Amino acid sequence: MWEDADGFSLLAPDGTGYRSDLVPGVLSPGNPALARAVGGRRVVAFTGPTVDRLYGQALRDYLEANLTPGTWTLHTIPTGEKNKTLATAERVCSLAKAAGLDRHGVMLALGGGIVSDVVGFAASMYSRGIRYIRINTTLVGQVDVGVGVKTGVNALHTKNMFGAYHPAHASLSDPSFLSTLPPREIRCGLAEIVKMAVILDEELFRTLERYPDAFRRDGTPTPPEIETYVLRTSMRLMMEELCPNLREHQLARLVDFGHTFSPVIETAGDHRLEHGEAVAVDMALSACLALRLGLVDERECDRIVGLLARIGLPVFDAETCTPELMTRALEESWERRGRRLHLVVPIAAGKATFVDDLADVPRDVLRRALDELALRTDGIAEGTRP
Ligand SMILES: NC(=O)c1ccc[n+]([C@@H]2O[C@H](COP(=O)([O-])OP(=O)(O)OC[C@H]3O[C@@H](n4cnc5c(N)ncnc54)[C@H](O)[C@@H]3O)[C@@H](O)[C@H]2O)c1
Ligand SMILES: O=C(CO)[C@@H](O)[C@H](O)[C@H](O)[C@H](O)COP(=O)(O)O
Ligand SMILES: [Zn+2]
Repeated sequence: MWEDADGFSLLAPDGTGYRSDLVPGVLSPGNPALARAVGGRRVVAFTGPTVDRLYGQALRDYLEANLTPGTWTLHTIPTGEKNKTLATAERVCSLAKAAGLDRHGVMLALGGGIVSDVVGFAASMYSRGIRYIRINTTLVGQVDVGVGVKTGVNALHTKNMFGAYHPAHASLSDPSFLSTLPPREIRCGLAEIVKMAVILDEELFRTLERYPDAFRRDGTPTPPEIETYVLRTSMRLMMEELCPNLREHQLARLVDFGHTFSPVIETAGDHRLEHGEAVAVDMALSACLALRLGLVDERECDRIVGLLARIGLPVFDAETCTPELMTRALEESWERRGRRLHLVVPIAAGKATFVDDLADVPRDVLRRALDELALRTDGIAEGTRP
Protein backbone atom coordinates (compact mmCIF):
# COMPACT_ATOMS: atom_id res chain seq x y z
CA MET A 1 0.00 0.00 0.00
CA TRP A 2 1.44 3.42 -0.80
CA GLU A 3 0.37 7.05 -0.73
CA ASP A 4 1.07 9.85 -3.22
CA ALA A 5 -0.19 13.40 -3.68
CA ASP A 6 -3.36 12.23 -5.49
CA GLY A 7 -4.34 9.37 -3.21
CA PHE A 8 -3.60 5.77 -2.37
CA SER A 9 -2.63 2.62 -4.26
CA LEU A 10 -3.05 -0.88 -2.96
CA LEU A 11 -1.56 -4.13 -4.19
CA ALA A 12 -2.80 -7.06 -2.12
CA PRO A 13 -0.85 -10.32 -1.66
CA ASP A 14 -3.40 -12.07 -3.94
CA GLY A 15 -2.49 -9.68 -6.78
CA THR A 16 -5.60 -7.48 -6.54
CA GLY A 17 -4.70 -3.86 -7.10
CA TYR A 18 -6.66 -0.64 -7.13
CA ARG A 19 -6.48 3.07 -6.29
CA SER A 20 -8.58 5.43 -4.23
CA ASP A 21 -8.02 9.05 -5.27
CA LEU A 22 -8.74 12.46 -3.81
CA VAL A 23 -9.79 14.60 -6.76
CA PRO A 24 -10.76 18.21 -5.98
CA GLY A 25 -13.11 19.53 -8.67
CA VAL A 26 -13.83 16.03 -10.00
CA LEU A 27 -16.91 17.25 -11.91
CA SER A 28 -15.31 20.38 -13.39
CA PRO A 29 -15.48 19.75 -17.14
CA GLY A 30 -11.73 20.41 -17.52
CA ASN A 31 -10.72 17.86 -14.87
CA PRO A 32 -9.31 14.80 -16.69
CA ALA A 33 -9.56 12.23 -13.84
CA LEU A 34 -13.04 10.85 -14.55
CA ALA A 35 -12.67 10.88 -18.34
CA ARG A 36 -9.34 9.10 -17.98
CA ALA A 37 -10.95 6.41 -15.81
CA VAL A 38 -13.78 5.98 -18.34
CA GLY A 39 -11.17 5.58 -21.08
CA GLY A 40 -13.62 5.84 -23.98
CA ARG A 41 -15.91 3.09 -22.68
CA ARG A 42 -19.71 3.23 -22.71
CA VAL A 43 -21.02 4.56 -19.37
CA VAL A 44 -24.27 3.99 -17.51
CA ALA A 45 -24.31 6.29 -14.49
CA PHE A 46 -26.51 6.14 -11.38
CA THR A 47 -27.20 8.51 -8.55
CA GLY A 48 -29.83 9.10 -5.84
CA PRO A 49 -32.51 11.84 -5.90
CA THR A 50 -30.72 14.18 -3.46
CA VAL A 51 -27.34 13.95 -5.13
CA ASP A 52 -29.02 14.28 -8.52
CA ARG A 53 -30.58 17.55 -7.36
CA LEU A 54 -27.23 18.82 -6.07
CA TYR A 55 -24.73 17.44 -8.58
CA GLY A 56 -26.69 15.70 -11.37
CA GLN A 57 -26.40 18.64 -13.76
CA ALA A 58 -22.67 18.98 -13.08
CA LEU A 59 -22.22 15.28 -13.95
CA ARG A 60 -24.33 15.65 -17.12
CA ASP A 61 -22.29 18.68 -18.17
CA TYR A 62 -19.07 16.80 -17.46
CA LEU A 63 -20.09 13.73 -19.43
CA GLU A 64 -21.38 15.87 -22.29
CA ALA A 65 -18.10 17.80 -22.45
CA ASN A 66 -15.81 14.78 -22.19
CA LEU A 67 -17.53 11.72 -23.69
CA THR A 68 -18.78 10.94 -27.18
CA PRO A 69 -22.50 11.76 -27.54
CA GLY A 70 -24.69 8.68 -27.30
CA THR A 71 -22.20 6.70 -25.20
CA TRP A 72 -23.58 7.57 -21.78
CA THR A 73 -26.82 7.77 -19.81
CA LEU A 74 -27.58 8.91 -16.24
CA HIS A 75 -30.34 7.39 -14.07
CA THR A 76 -31.74 8.10 -10.64
CA ILE A 77 -32.30 5.15 -8.32
CA PRO A 78 -34.06 5.09 -4.94
CA THR A 79 -31.77 5.45 -1.92
CA GLY A 80 -32.02 4.84 1.84
CA GLU A 81 -31.17 1.61 3.61
CA LYS A 82 -34.59 0.14 2.77
CA ASN A 83 -33.82 0.42 -0.94
CA LYS A 84 -30.42 -1.24 -0.63
CA THR A 85 -31.98 -4.40 -2.04
CA LEU A 86 -31.61 -7.03 -4.68
CA ALA A 87 -34.58 -5.42 -6.45
CA THR A 88 -32.69 -2.11 -6.77
CA ALA A 89 -29.56 -3.92 -7.96
CA GLU A 90 -31.69 -5.71 -10.56
CA ARG A 91 -33.21 -2.38 -11.60
CA VAL A 92 -29.65 -1.05 -12.10
CA CYS A 93 -28.84 -4.06 -14.31
CA SER A 94 -32.07 -3.64 -16.23
CA LEU A 95 -31.38 0.06 -16.92
CA ALA A 96 -27.85 -0.85 -17.98
CA LYS A 97 -29.14 -3.51 -20.38
CA ALA A 98 -31.69 -1.10 -21.86
CA ALA A 99 -28.87 1.39 -22.39
CA GLY A 100 -26.90 -1.24 -24.28
CA LEU A 101 -24.11 -1.67 -21.75
CA ASP A 102 -21.74 -4.44 -22.86
CA ARG A 103 -18.95 -6.27 -21.08
CA HIS A 104 -16.47 -3.52 -21.86
CA GLY A 105 -18.78 -0.84 -20.50
CA VAL A 106 -18.62 0.77 -17.09
CA MET A 107 -21.22 1.56 -14.44
CA LEU A 108 -20.73 4.80 -12.56
CA ALA A 109 -22.01 5.40 -9.02
CA LEU A 110 -22.29 9.03 -7.89
CA GLY A 111 -23.32 9.16 -4.22
CA GLY A 112 -22.80 7.76 -0.75
CA GLY A 113 -22.41 4.22 0.52
CA ILE A 114 -25.89 3.13 -0.53
CA VAL A 115 -25.55 3.99 -4.22
CA SER A 116 -21.99 2.70 -4.22
CA ASP A 117 -22.86 -0.63 -2.56
CA VAL A 118 -25.86 -1.27 -4.85
CA VAL A 119 -24.22 -0.23 -8.11
CA GLY A 120 -20.98 -2.01 -7.19
CA PHE A 121 -22.93 -5.18 -6.52
CA ALA A 122 -24.90 -4.81 -9.77
CA ALA A 123 -21.59 -4.39 -11.63
CA SER A 124 -20.20 -7.51 -9.97
CA MET A 125 -22.98 -9.67 -11.42
CA TYR A 126 -23.81 -7.93 -14.72
CA SER A 127 -22.46 -10.16 -17.48
CA ARG A 128 -20.52 -11.97 -14.73
CA GLY A 129 -18.75 -8.80 -13.67
CA ILE A 130 -17.99 -5.51 -15.36
CA ARG A 131 -16.09 -2.39 -14.32
CA TYR A 132 -17.60 0.31 -12.13
CA ILE A 133 -16.39 3.70 -10.98
CA ARG A 134 -17.35 5.23 -7.65
CA ILE A 135 -17.55 8.97 -7.09
CA ASN A 136 -17.93 9.20 -3.32
CA THR A 137 -20.01 12.13 -2.11
CA THR A 138 -20.34 11.36 1.64
CA LEU A 139 -17.74 11.23 4.40
CA VAL A 140 -18.56 7.53 5.00
CA GLY A 141 -18.09 7.01 1.26
CA GLN A 142 -14.74 8.78 1.19
CA VAL A 143 -13.06 7.29 4.28
CA ASP A 144 -14.60 3.82 4.24
CA VAL A 145 -16.69 2.49 1.32
CA GLY A 146 -14.47 4.12 -1.30
CA VAL A 147 -11.20 2.64 -0.02
CA GLY A 148 -12.38 -0.98 0.20
CA VAL A 149 -13.67 -3.64 -2.19
CA LYS A 150 -16.99 -4.58 -0.62
CA THR A 151 -20.33 -4.18 -2.37
CA GLY A 152 -23.69 -5.54 -1.32
CA VAL A 153 -27.37 -5.33 -0.55
CA ASN A 154 -29.51 -6.15 2.46
CA ALA A 155 -31.67 -9.29 2.34
CA LEU A 156 -33.19 -11.98 4.57
CA HIS A 157 -33.50 -9.36 7.35
CA THR A 158 -29.71 -9.11 7.38
CA LYS A 159 -27.40 -6.23 6.46
CA ASN A 160 -25.24 -6.91 3.41
CA MET A 161 -26.52 -10.49 3.15
CA PHE A 162 -25.73 -10.62 -0.58
CA GLY A 163 -22.63 -8.97 -1.95
CA ALA A 164 -19.31 -9.36 -3.64
CA TYR A 165 -15.71 -8.35 -3.19
CA HIS A 166 -15.44 -6.31 -6.38
CA PRO A 167 -12.85 -3.52 -6.45
CA ALA A 168 -13.87 -0.36 -8.27
CA HIS A 169 -12.08 0.44 -11.52
CA ALA A 170 -11.64 3.93 -10.03
CA SER A 171 -12.74 5.48 -6.75
CA LEU A 172 -12.78 9.27 -6.79
CA SER A 173 -13.45 11.44 -3.75
CA ASP A 174 -13.83 15.20 -3.96
CA PRO A 175 -13.75 16.77 -0.46
CA SER A 176 -15.85 19.69 -1.69
CA PHE A 177 -18.90 17.38 -1.85
CA LEU A 178 -18.81 17.45 1.96
CA SER A 179 -19.81 21.12 1.99
CA THR A 180 -23.43 20.18 1.18
CA LEU A 181 -23.57 17.11 3.43
CA PRO A 182 -26.03 17.54 6.35
CA PRO A 183 -24.44 17.53 9.85
CA ARG A 184 -26.05 14.17 10.64
CA GLU A 185 -24.22 12.56 7.69
CA ILE A 186 -20.94 14.25 8.68
CA ARG A 187 -21.33 12.73 12.15
CA CYS A 188 -21.88 9.29 10.59
CA GLY A 189 -18.58 9.67 8.75
CA LEU A 190 -16.88 10.78 11.95
CA ALA A 191 -18.13 7.57 13.61
CA GLU A 192 -16.19 5.48 11.06
CA ILE A 193 -13.16 7.75 11.57
CA VAL A 194 -13.38 7.32 15.38
CA LYS A 195 -13.42 3.56 14.69
CA MET A 196 -10.05 3.79 12.90
CA ALA A 197 -8.62 6.10 15.57
CA VAL A 198 -9.64 3.85 18.46
CA ILE A 199 -8.22 0.68 16.96
CA LEU A 200 -5.01 2.08 15.51
CA ASP A 201 -4.07 5.69 16.05
CA GLU A 202 -4.08 7.71 19.25
CA GLU A 203 -2.86 10.84 17.50
CA LEU A 204 -5.88 10.77 15.21
CA PHE A 205 -8.06 10.21 18.28
CA ARG A 206 -6.53 13.24 20.05
CA THR A 207 -7.09 15.34 16.93
CA LEU A 208 -10.77 14.38 16.95
CA GLU A 209 -10.98 15.21 20.66
CA ARG A 210 -9.66 18.64 19.81
CA TYR A 211 -11.81 19.10 16.67
CA PRO A 212 -15.09 17.19 17.22
CA ASP A 213 -16.83 19.53 14.73
CA ALA A 214 -14.47 18.60 11.89
CA PHE A 215 -16.03 18.81 8.40
CA ARG A 216 -19.13 20.54 9.78
CA ARG A 217 -20.06 23.92 8.42
CA ASP A 218 -22.48 24.60 11.29
CA GLY A 219 -20.02 24.21 14.17
CA THR A 220 -16.68 25.61 15.33
CA PRO A 221 -14.60 25.84 12.13
CA THR A 222 -11.75 23.35 11.82
CA PRO A 223 -8.58 24.42 9.98
CA PRO A 224 -8.56 22.94 6.46
CA GLU A 225 -5.16 21.29 7.00
CA ILE A 226 -6.59 19.42 10.00
CA GLU A 227 -9.51 18.17 7.90
CA THR A 228 -7.07 17.03 5.21
CA TYR A 229 -4.99 15.24 7.86
CA VAL A 230 -8.08 13.51 9.29
CA LEU A 231 -9.40 12.49 5.85
CA ARG A 232 -6.08 11.20 4.52
CA THR A 233 -5.08 9.48 7.77
CA SER A 234 -8.29 7.52 8.07
CA MET A 235 -8.21 6.55 4.37
CA ARG A 236 -4.61 5.37 4.75
CA LEU A 237 -5.24 3.46 7.99
CA MET A 238 -8.25 1.70 6.49
CA MET A 239 -6.38 0.70 3.32
CA GLU A 240 -3.34 -0.50 5.28
CA GLU A 241 -5.55 -2.62 7.49
CA LEU A 242 -7.56 -4.08 4.57
CA CYS A 243 -4.57 -4.81 2.31
CA PRO A 244 -3.30 -8.12 3.75
CA ASN A 245 -6.84 -9.46 4.23
CA LEU A 246 -8.79 -7.94 1.35
CA ARG A 247 -11.25 -10.82 0.87
CA GLU A 248 -11.54 -11.44 4.61
CA HIS A 249 -10.14 -14.97 4.74
CA GLN A 250 -9.15 -13.95 8.26
CA LEU A 251 -12.41 -13.22 10.10
CA ALA A 252 -10.84 -11.53 13.13
CA ARG A 253 -10.66 -7.96 11.80
CA LEU A 254 -9.92 -4.86 13.86
CA VAL A 255 -11.94 -2.78 11.38
CA ASP A 256 -15.03 -4.64 12.57
CA PHE A 257 -14.92 -2.49 15.73
CA GLY A 258 -18.43 -1.06 15.95
CA HIS A 259 -19.83 -3.68 13.57
CA THR A 260 -20.91 -6.53 15.87
CA PHE A 261 -24.01 -5.07 17.56
CA SER A 262 -24.68 -2.41 14.91
CA PRO A 263 -26.29 -4.65 12.24
CA VAL A 264 -29.06 -5.58 14.72
CA ILE A 265 -29.31 -2.00 16.02
CA GLU A 266 -29.90 -0.91 12.42
CA THR A 267 -32.33 -3.63 11.35
CA ALA A 268 -34.27 -4.17 14.61
CA GLY A 269 -34.66 -0.39 14.86
CA ASP A 270 -36.09 -0.38 11.33
CA HIS A 271 -33.21 1.87 10.21
CA ARG A 272 -34.27 4.72 12.49
CA LEU A 273 -30.55 5.03 13.22
CA GLU A 274 -28.24 5.43 10.26
CA HIS A 275 -25.28 3.11 9.76
CA GLY A 276 -22.72 5.47 11.34
CA GLU A 277 -24.99 6.13 14.31
CA ALA A 278 -25.48 2.41 14.96
CA VAL A 279 -21.71 1.97 14.70
CA ALA A 280 -21.28 4.68 17.35
CA VAL A 281 -23.69 2.94 19.76
CA ASP A 282 -21.87 -0.35 19.13
CA MET A 283 -18.46 1.25 19.85
CA ALA A 284 -19.74 2.73 23.12
CA LEU A 285 -21.23 -0.62 24.17
CA SER A 286 -18.04 -2.48 23.20
CA ALA A 287 -16.02 -0.01 25.29
CA CYS A 288 -18.31 -0.56 28.31
CA LEU A 289 -18.02 -4.32 27.86
CA ALA A 290 -14.23 -4.00 27.77
CA LEU A 291 -14.41 -2.05 31.02
CA ARG A 292 -16.56 -4.76 32.63
CA LEU A 293 -14.16 -7.43 31.37
CA GLY A 294 -11.17 -5.56 32.82
CA LEU A 295 -9.61 -4.94 29.40
CA VAL A 296 -9.75 -1.13 29.47
CA ASP A 297 -9.64 1.31 32.37
CA GLU A 298 -12.41 3.75 33.28
CA ARG A 299 -10.54 6.80 32.00
CA GLU A 300 -9.98 5.40 28.50
CA CYS A 301 -13.53 4.06 28.31
CA ASP A 302 -14.81 7.54 29.27
CA ARG A 303 -12.61 9.14 26.62
CA ILE A 304 -14.10 6.93 23.89
CA VAL A 305 -17.75 7.27 24.92
CA GLY A 306 -17.16 10.97 25.66
CA LEU A 307 -15.71 11.68 22.21
CA LEU A 308 -18.65 10.02 20.46
CA ALA A 309 -21.07 12.08 22.55
CA ARG A 310 -19.16 15.33 21.93
CA ILE A 311 -19.33 14.69 18.20
CA GLY A 312 -23.10 14.46 18.72
CA LEU A 313 -23.39 10.75 17.95
CA PRO A 314 -25.78 8.51 19.90
CA VAL A 315 -24.07 6.18 22.40
CA PHE A 316 -27.16 4.24 23.43
CA ASP A 317 -30.47 3.32 21.84
CA ALA A 318 -33.08 2.26 24.38
CA GLU A 319 -35.31 0.55 21.84
CA THR A 320 -32.68 -1.85 20.49
CA CYS A 321 -30.03 -1.99 23.22
CA THR A 322 -31.88 -4.65 25.18
CA PRO A 323 -30.10 -7.73 26.58
CA GLU A 324 -32.20 -9.94 24.27
CA LEU A 325 -31.44 -8.08 21.03
CA MET A 326 -27.79 -7.54 21.88
CA THR A 327 -27.42 -11.24 22.71
CA ARG A 328 -28.96 -12.00 19.34
CA ALA A 329 -26.45 -9.64 17.73
CA LEU A 330 -23.57 -11.47 19.41
CA GLU A 331 -24.92 -14.83 18.24
CA GLU A 332 -25.46 -13.64 14.67
CA SER A 333 -21.94 -12.20 14.50
CA TRP A 334 -20.56 -15.42 15.96
CA GLU A 335 -22.36 -17.40 13.24
CA ARG A 336 -21.28 -15.03 10.45
CA ARG A 337 -17.67 -15.11 11.63
CA GLY A 338 -17.27 -18.86 11.36
CA ARG A 339 -18.57 -19.62 14.85
CA ARG A 340 -16.06 -17.38 16.59
CA LEU A 341 -17.07 -14.05 18.09
CA HIS A 342 -14.02 -11.89 17.32
CA LEU A 343 -15.66 -8.95 19.10
CA VAL A 344 -13.33 -5.96 18.83
CA VAL A 345 -12.91 -4.04 22.09
CA PRO A 346 -10.64 -1.12 22.97
CA ILE A 347 -7.71 -1.45 25.37
CA ALA A 348 -7.10 2.30 25.14
CA ALA A 349 -7.68 5.04 22.61
CA GLY A 350 -5.47 3.81 19.75
CA LYS A 351 -5.25 0.15 20.68
CA ALA A 352 -7.76 -2.71 20.53
CA THR A 353 -8.03 -6.44 20.99
CA PHE A 354 -10.47 -9.28 20.36
CA VAL A 355 -12.85 -11.13 22.63
CA ASP A 356 -12.92 -14.33 20.65
CA ASP A 357 -15.56 -16.57 22.15
CA LEU A 358 -19.23 -16.16 22.95
CA ALA A 359 -18.66 -17.59 26.41
CA ASP A 360 -16.24 -14.71 27.14
CA VAL A 361 -19.23 -12.33 27.22
CA PRO A 362 -21.47 -13.73 29.97
CA ARG A 363 -25.07 -12.54 29.94
CA ASP A 364 -24.79 -10.70 33.27
CA VAL A 365 -21.72 -8.81 32.01
CA LEU A 366 -23.61 -7.74 28.90
CA ARG A 367 -26.59 -6.72 31.01
CA ARG A 368 -24.42 -4.64 33.36
CA ALA A 369 -22.61 -2.98 30.46
CA LEU A 370 -25.97 -2.02 28.93
CA ASP A 371 -27.21 -0.64 32.28
CA GLU A 372 -24.04 1.39 32.72
CA LEU A 373 -24.25 2.77 29.21
CA ALA A 374 -27.88 3.77 29.75
CA LEU A 375 -26.81 5.65 32.91
CA ARG A 376 -23.95 7.39 31.14
CA THR A 377 -26.36 8.44 28.40
CA ASP A 378 -28.63 10.09 30.97
CA GLY A 379 -25.64 12.10 32.15
CA ILE A 380 -24.75 13.04 28.61
CA ALA A 381 -28.32 14.07 27.80
CA GLU A 382 -28.39 16.39 30.83
CA GLY A 383 -25.04 17.96 30.31
CA THR A 384 -22.59 17.59 27.50
CA ARG A 385 -24.39 16.54 24.33
CA PRO A 386 -24.16 19.34 21.74
N1 LIG B 1 -18.97 -1.36 1.19
C1 LIG B 1 -18.38 -0.97 2.30
O1 LIG B 1 -17.22 -1.28 2.57
C2 LIG B 1 -19.12 -0.10 3.27
C3 LIG B 1 -18.42 0.59 4.26
C4 LIG B 1 -19.14 1.44 5.11
C5 LIG B 1 -20.50 1.58 4.97
N2 LIG B 1 -21.13 0.87 4.00
C6 LIG B 1 -22.57 1.04 3.78
O2 LIG B 1 -22.79 2.36 3.30
C7 LIG B 1 -24.10 2.78 3.66
C8 LIG B 1 -24.02 4.13 4.34
O3 LIG B 1 -23.44 5.04 3.45
P1 LIG B 1 -23.55 6.61 3.67
O4 LIG B 1 -23.31 6.91 5.09
O5 LIG B 1 -22.71 7.26 2.64
O6 LIG B 1 -25.09 6.87 3.45
P2 LIG B 1 -26.00 7.23 2.17
O7 LIG B 1 -25.44 6.68 0.93
O8 LIG B 1 -27.38 6.86 2.55
O9 LIG B 1 -25.91 8.81 2.11
C9 LIG B 1 -26.40 9.55 3.20
C10 LIG B 1 -27.37 10.66 2.77
O10 LIG B 1 -26.61 11.75 2.26
C11 LIG B 1 -27.13 12.19 0.99
N3 LIG B 1 -25.97 12.70 0.28
C12 LIG B 1 -24.98 12.01 -0.31
N4 LIG B 1 -24.02 12.85 -0.72
C13 LIG B 1 -24.42 14.10 -0.42
C14 LIG B 1 -23.82 15.37 -0.56
N5 LIG B 1 -22.59 15.54 -1.05
N6 LIG B 1 -24.52 16.45 -0.12
C15 LIG B 1 -25.75 16.30 0.45
N7 LIG B 1 -26.34 15.11 0.63
C16 LIG B 1 -25.67 14.02 0.21
C17 LIG B 1 -27.78 10.95 0.43
O11 LIG B 1 -28.78 11.30 -0.49
C18 LIG B 1 -28.34 10.29 1.69
O12 LIG B 1 -29.58 10.86 2.00
C19 LIG B 1 -24.64 1.71 4.59
O13 LIG B 1 -25.51 0.89 3.88
C20 LIG B 1 -23.41 0.94 5.02
O14 LIG B 1 -23.72 -0.39 5.34
C21 LIG B 1 -20.47 0.06 3.14
O1 LIG C 1 -19.71 -0.95 7.40
C1 LIG C 1 -18.75 -1.44 6.89
C2 LIG C 1 -17.40 -0.90 7.19
O2 LIG C 1 -17.47 0.31 7.87
C3 LIG C 1 -18.89 -2.59 5.92
O3 LIG C 1 -17.78 -2.71 5.11
C4 LIG C 1 -19.15 -3.96 6.51
O4 LIG C 1 -20.48 -4.21 6.49
C5 LIG C 1 -18.41 -4.27 7.79
O5 LIG C 1 -17.11 -4.57 7.43
C6 LIG C 1 -19.02 -5.36 8.64
O6 LIG C 1 -18.52 -5.33 9.89
C7 LIG C 1 -18.78 -6.77 8.19
O7 LIG C 1 -19.79 -6.94 7.46
P1 LIG C 1 -20.16 -8.12 6.53
O8 LIG C 1 -19.18 -8.24 5.45
O9 LIG C 1 -20.27 -9.35 7.39
O10 LIG C 1 -21.45 -7.56 6.10
ZN1 LIG D 1 -19.41 0.67 8.78
